[in-house]
Parts: sequence; structure tokens; C-alpha cells
Amino acid sequence: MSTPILTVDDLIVTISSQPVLRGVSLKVMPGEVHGLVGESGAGKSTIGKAVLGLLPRTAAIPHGFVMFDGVDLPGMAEQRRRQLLAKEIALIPQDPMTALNPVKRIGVQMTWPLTSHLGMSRKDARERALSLLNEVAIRDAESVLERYPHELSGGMRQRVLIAMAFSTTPRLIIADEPTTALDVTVQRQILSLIRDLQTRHDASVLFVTHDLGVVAKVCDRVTVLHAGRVLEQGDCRQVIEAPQHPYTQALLGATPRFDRPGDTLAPVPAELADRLWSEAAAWDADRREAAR
Ligand SMILES: Nc1ncnc2c1ncn2[C@@H]1O[C@H](COP(=O)(O)OP(=O)(O)OP(=O)(O)O)[C@@H](O)[C@H]1O
Repeated sequence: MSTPILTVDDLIVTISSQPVLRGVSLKVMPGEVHGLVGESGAGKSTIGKAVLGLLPRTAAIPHGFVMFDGVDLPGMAEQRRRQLLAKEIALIPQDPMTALNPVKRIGVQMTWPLTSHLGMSRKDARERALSLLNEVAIRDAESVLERYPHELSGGMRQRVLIAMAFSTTPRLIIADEPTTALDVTVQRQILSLIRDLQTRHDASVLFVTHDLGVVAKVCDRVTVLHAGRVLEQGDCRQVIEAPQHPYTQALLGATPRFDRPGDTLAPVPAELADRLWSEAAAWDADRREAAR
């Protein structure tokens, strides 16, 4: 049995003293694509930020831990954590336009992490950037290196960011809704590309999405989150074919299918949402009681 690359254990995160994650546990295994799915406000991005050390100043972690390859990330000395994040953990962000610097050429943005974090020469970094652009199926890579972000389409920019994420050969990639800003056809291509590169580079991916259709397409295992609580977790196919929790069932009913685009979608019923929020409030009350 291999060791998880990422272990989140009974993690509580508060922001401005309000609970946002209520005891989340999950494991990402080597070579696995792990989906983190839930509606807006479920706490998906907060988990990604806790891993990347990007929680806001008003956040606190009163309980639990986030271990990368056996080392507690939030407890790590700042410099060591930065080194680790620069080489071993990468982010594919949601919005490719804001993630790229508008006033710097693609080539400069792609080669900088390679020269500064991996100590590569400029020539080698350029070679690597070219080879990665080829891997993400960008034609005429030489000329793309000379262009500015606004000169590329949304799908091209996302391909560049995927190439950048894989450039330092990280062991873990956090993909935060990487296809939300793209239209459906491009979305499919980008999902296949992420899966393809993940397999080729033998990386693990924590894939944040609100869309179970996306999970079905790329993930091996999935964690379903609501109000910062894990409601269901397991093998992706099992969870999608036979969801156990009523919320997962409702989420599936609200999910457009790639293969059935004309289906009518049912929203998550209000009574169920109310019940889940009451459970979250009860969790908060129990915790306050325990802290007394
Ligand atoms: N900087 C912040 N200040 C205050 N509250 C925050 C902050 N960041 C997140 N939150 C709150 O934490 C909760 C979880 O937010 P988070 O962004 O993790 O959810 P999410 O599941 O990723 O949602 P989305 O899909 O909309 O990005 C929300 O209630 C949100 O309002």
C-alpha cells in the first residue's frame, strides 16, 4: 500500500472566526486524480489554499493538518515551504487571463520558474518551454513564446498555464476549476489534456470543480463537500453510478451530462439544502460546547 502524496486530516479552517471547513479529511494517492466537488461556498478552494499556503490573513487552522508527502505544510518553516511549493506543488487556476501577467511575453513567464527555481540555463529553459508547448498541442510554439497573453485565445492561454504547471515536474497539481471559463468543446479538450499530462508525468491532481460531469470525465476518486463537511467519498465510478448521500444524488440531478446535453436539470431541493445547513450549524454548536 503506497503512502498518500497529500493527507488532509480532520481539518478545521475558520475565516474571521467563522467555520469554513468543518473537519475535512481526504487522501490523494500517488498518480491519482482526486475530485473535490460541491456547490459554491462548499469550501473547495479553501482546501486548495490551505495546501498552497494561500489562506487569507483572517484565517486560522484550530484543528487538523495538511501533510504533503509526510510533512505538515502549514507548520513548515516559510522558506522551506516556498521551496517545496515552487518545485513540488503547482496550481492550474480558474481564470487564465488573470493568472498570466498581461505585460510579459509568454516565453518570459514560462522560463522564469525554470531558471529561478530549477537553476536551468536560459537556453535549456527555453527548450523545455518549447517541448511543453508541444506536449499541450500548441502549434508554432516558437512564435507563441514571443506573444503576450491577450494575443492568445482563452483555450490557448489555459494550455500555456497547464504547460507551466507541469514544467517543474511537480508531484501534486491543484487544478482549481480549470475549465469553468471555457466553452464546452474547449472544456473537453482541456480535460483530456490534463488527464493525459498527469498520466505521462505521473503526477497527482486535486481537481476542484462544482461539476460532477467533469469529475466523471477525469477523476479516479472523489470527495463530495457541502458547507465545509465531507458528505461522501469514494471511487469515482461508484459514487457517480450509485451515490449514497442524498446530496450527491441531488447534485447528479443538477449536473449536465456531456453525452446528454438536452436533459432537463433538477436543482438541489431546498429542504435538503436547509437540512444540511442545520447539520452544519449543529456541528458548530457541538464544537463551541466542546471548546468550553
Ligand atoms: N477571504 C475570505 N474572507 C471571508 N470569507 C471567505 C474568504 N474566502 C472564503 N470565504 C468563505 O469561505 C466559504 C468557502 O469558500 P470557498 O471559496 O472555499 O468555497 P468554494 O467551494 O471554493 O466556492 P466557489 O466554487 O464559489 O469558489 C464561503 O462561505 C466563503 O464566503
